[in-house]
Amino acid sequence: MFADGLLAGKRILITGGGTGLGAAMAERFAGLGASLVLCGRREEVLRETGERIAAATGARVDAIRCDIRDPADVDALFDAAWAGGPVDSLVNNAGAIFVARSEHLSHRAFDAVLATSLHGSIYCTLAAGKRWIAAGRPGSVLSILSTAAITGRGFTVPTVVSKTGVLAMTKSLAVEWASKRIRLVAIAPGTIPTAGFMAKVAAGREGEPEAPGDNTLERPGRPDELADLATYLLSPAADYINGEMVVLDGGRHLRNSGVEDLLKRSDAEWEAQRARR
Ligand SMILES: CCCCCCCCCCC/C=C/C(=O)SCCNC(=O)CCNC(=O)[C@H](O)C(C)(C)COP(=O)(O)OP(=O)(O)OC[C@H]1O[C@@H](n2cnc3c(N)ncnc32)[C@H](O)[C@@H]1OP(=O)(O)O
Ligand SMILES: NC(=O)C1=CN([C@@H]2O[C@H](COP(=O)(O)OP(=O)(O)OC[C@H]3O[C@@H](n4cnc5c(N)ncnc54)[C@H](OP(=O)(O)O)[C@@H]3O)[C@@H](O)[C@H]2O)C=CC1
Repeated sequence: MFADGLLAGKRILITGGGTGLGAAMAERFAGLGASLVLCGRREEVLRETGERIAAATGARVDAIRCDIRDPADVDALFDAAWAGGPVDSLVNNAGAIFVARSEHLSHRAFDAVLATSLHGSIYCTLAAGKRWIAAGRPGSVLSILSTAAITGRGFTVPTVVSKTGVLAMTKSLAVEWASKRIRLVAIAPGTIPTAGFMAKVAAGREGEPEAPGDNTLERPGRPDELADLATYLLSPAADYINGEMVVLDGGRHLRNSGVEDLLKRSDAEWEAQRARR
């Protein structure tokens, strides 16, 4: 679909690049010539993914353990990444979610999600932006958000607050940093049944990650479809797109936000969900 070598010479840092959508983007970018920096908390997972992608594509893949909730860890990540050559693009992909009744969330539960999905994304964006501006280099930031940033969604409030906050950051910095040649864009995926999604969102619904007919195309999305859109948004072909969030959800948010399914749950189903955590 894309020209060979479309991303040759680009160095792309992907948070949460060891699994799911992050790993799918990593594989696609590397196949198109990019070198990669993958980060996450689990070193073994990162190493396995990095080695698999390097062997399949010949790309340079640096796997660096980092907990993006910790600003000192994030600075160390960016220093280590830059030591291997300047990074051209950051993908804010790492995120966290609970499906729970909001009245059952403690302040620590709220903080646990915001720390990764909101604060971590902001720490990484600032770490990249400061380095690009100091070096006079252009850069781009792609954040993986959610259609809930448009619709809102009950029972996943900490994640929705985080994604909406990162969308606000995207629009704001797209304007503030445009003169520095730094571009910020986002993708709002609908349902893409990764292992993380199945464990955290659809546990107990393995055969049916969303209700039939939830989206106009009557099927969930695929990681490779997200990787294609991410490639386009980070490529020179998208140089005129700034501050925008592109929806990839088979038209789902035009029908419902996902909350309708959750509103139908019984007390017993909520208790079972709570017990599984
Ligand atoms: C089929 C159903 C259709 C529903 C349709 C809805 C559509 C949804 C669309 C979703 C879009 C987004 C999807 C995704 O994001 S998929 C990616 C998911 N991946 C991850 O979340 C991976 C990262 N996750 C984590 O790192 C951790 O799970 C997390 C940070 C979230 C928590 O880890 P941590 O170790 O920090 O947490 P603790 O166990 O220490 O707990 C901290 C406090 O949080 C409370 N807690 C934990 N789980 C729950 C829960 N399920 N419900 C309520 N509260 C919870 C825990 O009790 C701690 O609080 P206290 O100390 O006060 O007890
Ligand atoms: N799949 C879907 O349907 C949808 C996904 N999204 C978003 O897409 C993104 C990827 O999700 P998906 O691939 O499905 O799920 P995963 O659970 O596979 O992705 C989460 C990744 O983030 C990493 N991560 C989590 N916390 C941290 C942290 N504190 N520091 C560093 N890395 C961390 C995890 O690695 P480790 O545990 O090793 O740290 C993991 O690699 C998320 O932001 C999610 O909200 C949005 C809408 C729908």
